[in-house]
Amino acid sequence: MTKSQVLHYIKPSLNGSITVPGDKSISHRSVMFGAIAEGKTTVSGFLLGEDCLSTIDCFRKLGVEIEIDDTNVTINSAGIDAWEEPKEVLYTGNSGTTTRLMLGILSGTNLHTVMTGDSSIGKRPMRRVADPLRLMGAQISGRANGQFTPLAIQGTQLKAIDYTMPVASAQVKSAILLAGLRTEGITIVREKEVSRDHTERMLKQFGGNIQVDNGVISLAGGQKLTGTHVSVPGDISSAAFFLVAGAIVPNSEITLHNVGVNPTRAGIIEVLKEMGADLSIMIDDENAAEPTATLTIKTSSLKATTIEGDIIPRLIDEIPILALLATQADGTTVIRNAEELKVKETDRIVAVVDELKKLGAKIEATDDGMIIHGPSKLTGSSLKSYGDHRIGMMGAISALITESPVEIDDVDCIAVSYPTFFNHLDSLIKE
Ligand SMILES: O=C(O)C1=C[C@@H](OP(=O)(O)O)[C@@H](O)[C@H](O)C1
Ligand SMILES: C=C(OP(=O)(O)O)C(=O)O
Repeated sequence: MTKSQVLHYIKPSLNGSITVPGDKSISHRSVMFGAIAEGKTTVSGFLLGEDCLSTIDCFRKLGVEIEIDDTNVTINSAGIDAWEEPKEVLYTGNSGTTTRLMLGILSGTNLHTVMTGDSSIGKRPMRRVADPLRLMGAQISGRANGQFTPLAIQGTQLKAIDYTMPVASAQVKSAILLAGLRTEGITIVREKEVSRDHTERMLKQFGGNIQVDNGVISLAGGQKLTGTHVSVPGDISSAAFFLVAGAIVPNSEITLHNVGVNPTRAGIIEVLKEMGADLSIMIDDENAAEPTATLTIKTSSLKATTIEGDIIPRLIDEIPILALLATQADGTTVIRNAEELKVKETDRIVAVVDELKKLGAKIEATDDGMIIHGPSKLTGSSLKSYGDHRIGMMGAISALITESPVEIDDVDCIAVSYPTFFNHLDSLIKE
């Protein structure tokens, strides 16, 4: 049974400060690299979201020793060649990142593995990863010729490829690069649009070599990685919900500490500024492996914008909450080139448009995005989350600006990326 929730706030304002939990993308990678590397890896600020716990669970089944102490995680590994062939199926839950990156990692081991996830994962395309990996020699089978889970992988010796990315996807790029570590040649990935570069940055932290030059990423196989310390910054994709809440709820001022502002992730900051949001940014340490900042947002008078082109991969997960923001902005906001939204946890174009329409928003779906006419006064309704954490959180934030209650059918899914979401929301609300 999933839990529904009725949210009703009477003329709330949001005030105070929070530290959002660790970045999901970086938390996954810290465990993956810690397991591949030899020696001890310590991680601080790890996200205890269900997706990242799925990653830990998979590596434990491969015989890697992993301890969790609050948000500190310790990984002890004798390296990728010491992993054991798992007796059980590796369960990746709701996590596309786990499934796709693991596919790249497992292809170059000497193990036979089977991976599966939940019903949402069972619908998400895997050929985008399996196809380039097969060019490297990977032996992958699955439903619809490897398009859908369950996937079986017979690990083998891989060869390097030179691959031009057909979609802007950090998961595809990362799977190829991680497989590239198990080849004898130079693997090259060419990106037309820059996607998040956490894999490239973290590889260097573990003592690896990788060159990035104008969208061309090159990596030599056979590199030895050594355990290290990883400090995970707060997740800007989680911060996004409170950045938008602070901007649209009257009389609000919210400070968010330790937010990761890696430029390949921080597209939302550019959009907020473009829309006229009252946002201040204090960078902590620009030279950190992953830069962080303190962000302060105040209630803002907003104008519409167009979100398109190469900024899309840098804010793809923030589009649901940006759509809610656009309902409160003056004018017509157009979001285009965002067809990737259709293959996330759910079809996020359909989900966002249908749910915001129920609240009275003037929004229409297009083939590759949506058009939103604002500002409009939203009224409470019964919403669906589609089991998608980001749609659930969008619904919860909408309740802050509706006079009547908002009911959301399933809020449990929010724990996928932000288990403390409602604690943080409650701590900021002053009614
Ligand atoms: O590499 C990653 O950690 C992620 C990449 C993005 O997916 P795509 O690679 O499918 O764009 C993003 O939507 C996802 O939440 C996390
Ligand atoms: C798309 C997402 O994650 P994943 O692809 O890892 O399931 C997300 O967190 O919004």
